[in-house]
Amino acid sequence: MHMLEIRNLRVAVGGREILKGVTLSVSSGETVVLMGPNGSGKSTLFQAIAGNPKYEILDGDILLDGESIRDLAPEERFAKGIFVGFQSPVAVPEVRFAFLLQAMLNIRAGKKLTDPNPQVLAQAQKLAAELGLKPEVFNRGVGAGFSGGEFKRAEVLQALLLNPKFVILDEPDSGLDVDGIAAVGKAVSRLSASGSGVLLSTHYARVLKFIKPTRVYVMADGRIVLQGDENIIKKIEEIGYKSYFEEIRQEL
Ligand SMILES: Nc1ncnc2c1ncn2[C@@H]1O[C@H](COP(=O)(O)OP(=O)(O)OP(=O)(O)O)[C@@H](O)[C@H]1O
Repeated sequence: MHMLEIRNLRVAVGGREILKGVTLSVSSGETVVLMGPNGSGKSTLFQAIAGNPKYEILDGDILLDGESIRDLAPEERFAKGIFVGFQSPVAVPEVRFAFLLQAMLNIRAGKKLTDPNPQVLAQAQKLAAELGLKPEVFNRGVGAGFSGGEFKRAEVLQALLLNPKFVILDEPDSGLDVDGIAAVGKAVSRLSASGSGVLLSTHYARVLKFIKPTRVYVMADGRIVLQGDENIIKKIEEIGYKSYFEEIRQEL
């Protein structure tokens, strides 16, 4: 059993404090959903967990199984089993997608880079078929001419191939067609069923068709303001953040 804990995290970007003390946790096999209005800080949290140096940690900590990882380089966090899929993934057209997949597996195993192994490729092809990705993507550069939906599917494919301790996905359901949402939703369920801890952000209740969240957090202005179960997602879908926040304020 593994645990990823975010403790009272304060993060600044470009000198401006965006996260103002965020605390949350994810354990193996859990599916934790993070919601929040546009600009509330969800992607900032994910970037900080990934170790993007542009996101300056002012205070608080990120712990993996009780040990701080806040001073580790992004590749060290990855090697320890934390995979982060971004909202707008970065294209690296000069690196073939098949090579990236093999490189990820090698880095995690502490091995030198090698050419793609046929068994890894065969497994990746199988996952691509399940995710509705054309097999030709493996011979293309990472993200080279990928559509938005292909990018999202390709990230989920990486997570499935790696089966890491923790999978963090920023709006994995955005920009996907109906079949893509179903494929990604099923993949997320499979990841948690196989023991990965999943933390994902979304704006929509449609994910509930495929995943059963263990816990839901809502962020507003850089803070976690609500925590509960999937009923929070349904309520937000129904009345929106503004009315929901007002309703809660009146109840207090
Ligand atoms: N690199 C950056 N430079 C300047 N400001 C940034 C940067 N990254 C994030 N911000 C600011 O931090 C705030 C939080 O942004 P963030 O992307 O984390 O929100 P979000 O909750 O993921 O939003 P969305 O739902 O729209 O994706 C925003 O006001 C944004 O403009």
